[in-house]
Amino acid sequence: MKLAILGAGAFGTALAVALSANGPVTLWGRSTGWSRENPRLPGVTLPDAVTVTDDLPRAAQADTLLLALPAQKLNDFLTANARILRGKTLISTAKGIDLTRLTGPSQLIATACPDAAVAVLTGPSFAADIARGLPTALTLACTDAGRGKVLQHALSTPVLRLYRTTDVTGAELGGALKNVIAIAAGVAIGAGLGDSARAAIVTRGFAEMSRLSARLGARPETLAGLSGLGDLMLTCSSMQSRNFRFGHAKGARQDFDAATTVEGAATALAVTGLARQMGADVPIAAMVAQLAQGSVSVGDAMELLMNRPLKEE
Ligand SMILES: NC(=O)C1=CN([C@@H]2O[C@H](COP(=O)(O)OP(=O)(O)OC[C@H]3O[C@@H](n4cnc5c(N)ncnc54)[C@H](O)[C@@H]3O)[C@@H](O)[C@H]2O)C=CC1
Ligand SMILES: O=C(CO)COP(=O)(O)O
Repeated sequence: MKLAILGAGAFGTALAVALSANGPVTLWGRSTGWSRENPRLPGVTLPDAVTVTDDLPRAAQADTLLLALPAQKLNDFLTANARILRGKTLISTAKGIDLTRLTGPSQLIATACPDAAVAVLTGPSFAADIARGLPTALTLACTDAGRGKVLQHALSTPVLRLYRTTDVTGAELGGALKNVIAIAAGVAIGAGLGDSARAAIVTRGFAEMSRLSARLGARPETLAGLSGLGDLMLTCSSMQSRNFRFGHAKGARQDFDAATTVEGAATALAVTGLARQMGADVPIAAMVAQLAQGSVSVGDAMELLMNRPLKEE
């Protein structure tokens, strides 16, 4: 299997480092002025087995391409490069829902590149941890079980352990929705509301994730696995998470660098649209969408959530 990673941000670079343990990897980025250390992943020197290029047709000579671009950028990239990507195995690592089309990355790929094989790689994993070789477990989702097994083996390393599933919908929804809940958890901590409030948000957030995902055809066990609950735990509990930090800054009324990739902000808006279509109740995501747009204050958001009608768990 010849492997390339498209997108040389923090995660694409970390994956290149980790997967180079199995053989040569090409890493494509649109601006690769740096040589062996990517400023998006400081302190990590690329191994010799990683070739960095800004030549997309050259990178796409590989048969298996991992897409490590932000969710809201993916569709334009796919449509602009559909001819180059034809017939490839395309594995998305983006954790978000496209705001315009209200679909996850796998559906974007299937629409833009109908003859490509589609898979999703997701789960609890900070780029910096993976790049340092710290032990990590991920989910590889592919509706074609045989192809999924081949990819699982090809992309596992001694410190990167992949579990597989055929539930692509569940795997990618878990990764997208946890970012929204992580923003809410960050707001609670940043505003000084305490760990009990965070636990409430994480638990009720998981209920919300599970409810919407079920309506969209996901399997409950996928949501309870690495790509759902596992990533929710990680992202809601660590200042390494950009989504958590974004929420934390909002809660603490501090500035936040607008250039940082925060998938949960746009995804919260997409989730409210999807939930409306599916008749699902997503109060936390709706509040995050309003907070991200600045249409509600942190104080009002918490009050509105607490004063909803009392209900059964
Ligand atoms: N950083 C992390 O720890 C993890 C990130 N992810 C996911 O991976 C995806 C990418 O995130 P990061 O690499 O962390 O973000 P990043 O902000 O570090 O990098 C994004 C990269 O995408 C590139 N890019 C943006 N638009 C592009 C376009 N139209 N064409 C080509 N390149 C473009 C940027 O130049 C940049 O290099 C996100 O969906 C994120 O949720 C998943 C697991 C862990
Ligand atoms: O997806 C991640 C960890 O699994 C990274 O989270 P952030 O995008 O919030 O940094």
